[in-house]
Amino acid sequence: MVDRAVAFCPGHISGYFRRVKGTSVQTTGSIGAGIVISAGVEATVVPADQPQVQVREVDRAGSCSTVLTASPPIAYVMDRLEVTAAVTTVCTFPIGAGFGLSAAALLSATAALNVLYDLGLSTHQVTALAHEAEIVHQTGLGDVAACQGGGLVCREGPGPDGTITRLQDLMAGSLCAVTFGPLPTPAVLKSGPAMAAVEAAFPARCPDSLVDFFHLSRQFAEHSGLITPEVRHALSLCDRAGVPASMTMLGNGVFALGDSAVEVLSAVGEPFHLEIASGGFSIQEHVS
Ligand SMILES: Nc1ncnc2c1ncn2[C@@H]1O[C@H](COP(=O)(O)OP(=O)(O)O)[C@@H](O)[C@H]1O
Ligand SMILES: CC(C)(COP(=O)(O)O)[C@@H](O)C(=O)O
Repeated sequence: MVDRAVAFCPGHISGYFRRVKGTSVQTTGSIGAGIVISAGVEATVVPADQPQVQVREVDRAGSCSTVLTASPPIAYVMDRLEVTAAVTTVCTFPIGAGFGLSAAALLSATAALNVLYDLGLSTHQVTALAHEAEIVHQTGLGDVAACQGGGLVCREGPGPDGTITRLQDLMAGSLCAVTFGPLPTPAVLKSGPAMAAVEAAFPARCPDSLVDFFHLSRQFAEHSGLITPEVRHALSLCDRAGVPASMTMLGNGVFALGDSAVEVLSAVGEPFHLEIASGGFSIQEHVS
């Protein structure tokens, strides 16, 4: 019997996406491209008589605060697994800002629950359940599939079994992002007009480099109708400085590439330094 299990999953910044409705949850999701980032979610699970979730964010000063005391997608996973546990998730990036933290929370929590109760789920089954929870709650479409591994990810088919190509060992230089506040993913995914504009803006190819990814993502953002005034201003500053930049999907924020990106975005916020993750979710420890 394991007394505690801990798992980690990286986050994901989606550059462009298009929803795909399949004949099942596992063939429903999105296609598109994004970068898996090393900042994500650590989930710690311990046995409990009732399902409980504490969602914690660690700010730049290192202080940890509870930002949510419930997470319907994680509660859904416990219900589907027919287990009860006290789940605590910790992240260092803000939730709802387009860093794919809902998916990261689901993958890390599901992987940890699997170990805690020795459920014998395969990695594929853990991923499938996390993806199901995202689709059912409309908290994301393709992040779970992306976070099965690291790198610059292009998803050409929906769901965890869709065709995925990853560019690794990218000479990334420095990557950073600023956020101007949350953009509730479910609200956008539930909007017919928004999703029609997203579909029309979708660039139907994979990027062949990081710079190409920024180019395709920016084209998508410009045609998606999703750019907010704060994002527009930040993108204009980046354009003037010759810094490749685009909008974090779905978040009210900007991510940018290059050594001068931090300086440029510092004019509009406090940039988060981004590292491209080399791998996907993993078990950190389990204590018997
Ligand atoms: N770190 C987390 N831990 C637990 N649940 C989370 C976490 N992040 C998101 N969620 C769940 O997913 C829902 C939607 O989050 P979302 O806006 O998609 O965040 P993001 O854009 O970072 O993926 C939240 O209301 C919450 O229920
Ligand atoms: C862009 C989005 C639909 C949502 O991403 P997030 O807001 O980070 O959950 C993503 O899941 C994708 O399919 O690309």
